[in-house]
Amino acid sequence: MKQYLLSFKYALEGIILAFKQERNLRFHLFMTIVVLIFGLLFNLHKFEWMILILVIGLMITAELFNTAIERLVDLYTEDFHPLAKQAKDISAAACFIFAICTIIIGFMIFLPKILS
Ligand SMILES: Nc1ncnc2c1ncn2[C@@H]1O[C@H](COP(=O)(O)OP(=O)(O)OP(=O)(O)O)[C@@H](O)[C@H]1O
Repeated sequence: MKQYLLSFKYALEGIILAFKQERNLRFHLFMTIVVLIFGLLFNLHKFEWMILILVIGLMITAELFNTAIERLVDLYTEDFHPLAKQAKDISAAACFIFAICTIIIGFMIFLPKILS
């Protein structure tokens, strides 16, 4: 039981650290609050809430993995290395692709409600 609590504590420390250090994560947190307020205002259906929660969770998860990869690369080398660049840029690309999907899903859910 103690081991589970410790794992939870370390995960929480990781979340706090990442949000303190990463501007992108703070932006996602801000957008999450905005989207949740819009969701409440537009009285979303259960299925729409499920999609939104999934998308928000995956977006933040992708950013956390991206941050972890950046730290690992920096731990390995602070000098310029083409593979370090590739690792960071490909990791950032994964977040970028998912951010585009998130925006499209956001529009698909909210645009018809805003227009009607
Ligand atoms: N050791 C390195 N060798 C080669 N290129 C690197 C190295 N470290 C960072 N870069 C490249 O420099 C650019 C800036 O990277 P940096 O680590 O500052 O983070 P970032 O991409 O601005 O992301 P964030 O804003 O989340 O910190 C990126 O294109 C990255 O691939």
